[in-house]
Amino acid sequence: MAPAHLKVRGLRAGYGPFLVLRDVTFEVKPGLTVILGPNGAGKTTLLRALNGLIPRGGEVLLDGEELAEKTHEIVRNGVTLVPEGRQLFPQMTVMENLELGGWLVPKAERASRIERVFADFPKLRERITQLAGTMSGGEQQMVAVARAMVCAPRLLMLDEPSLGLAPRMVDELLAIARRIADAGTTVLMVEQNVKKALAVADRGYVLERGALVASGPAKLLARSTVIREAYLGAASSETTTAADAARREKAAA
Ligand SMILES: Nc1ncnc2c1ncn2[C@@H]1O[C@H](COP(=O)(O)OP(=O)(O)OP(=O)(O)O)[C@@H](O)[C@H]1O
Repeated sequence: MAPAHLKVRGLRAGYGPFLVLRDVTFEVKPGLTVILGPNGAGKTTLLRALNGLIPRGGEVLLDGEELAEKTHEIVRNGVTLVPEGRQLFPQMTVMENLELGGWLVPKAERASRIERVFADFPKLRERITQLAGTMSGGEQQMVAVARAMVCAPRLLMLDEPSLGLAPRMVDELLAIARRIADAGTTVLMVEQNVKKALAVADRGYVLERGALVASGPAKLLARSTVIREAYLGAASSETTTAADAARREKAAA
């Protein structure tokens, strides 16, 4: 089956009368798309709305068909979310957590799905009897992603997979996201780790105060003024322009 393509038009979502997202239009093409933005911009709200955890308005089309509104139907449509903070069952083993990920999958098929997931996460196979709560943050995040993959999603949504992890684990988790996208599952990821996220993503969007303010291919976005100034600690636009002009002059001389 071809990788999923999500089109979102005029998305509205919030909490009771408090509207966080007002009119958000974007698309998630096959590959890896990242959503960046400051704290409180509405990134988690966006994923929660797409996953049916909060009501949404506007149009959400998955390969041209309106996405279901209830979470379990959305999972059946092929969309799975790995929430922020992983939300594993700490008193259960790795295997039990993976089995719970496949609660919608017929039992006979579940075992073969889990077997397939172990092929992608060989480190977890050695840990099947370990209690999830005793694992490191990075290992737990890996279990959370593996659990989502048991649902065999066509679109996988990751909410800040690198949150609180050591730099080496951040690299590993982002590499896993990349591998999943390359293997044919469309990935939509929210990340605070701007530089590393743009290095592995195909495309990106920047969300600020509930609205998209920039978008484009990840490589171009990484070089854009909006990203460099707000997120990568570059100098202000005036100095950047002046420095660029000086460099150009020097090169031309
Ligand atoms: N359950 C809730 N009830 C009411 N308001 C909420 C709730 N969850 C989030 N909000 C508010 O919605 C806005 C967007 O929050 P959201 O968590 O989507 O931002 P975010 O971009 O994911 O930020 P962060 O990076 O800090 O997770 C914030 O103003 C937040 O206070």
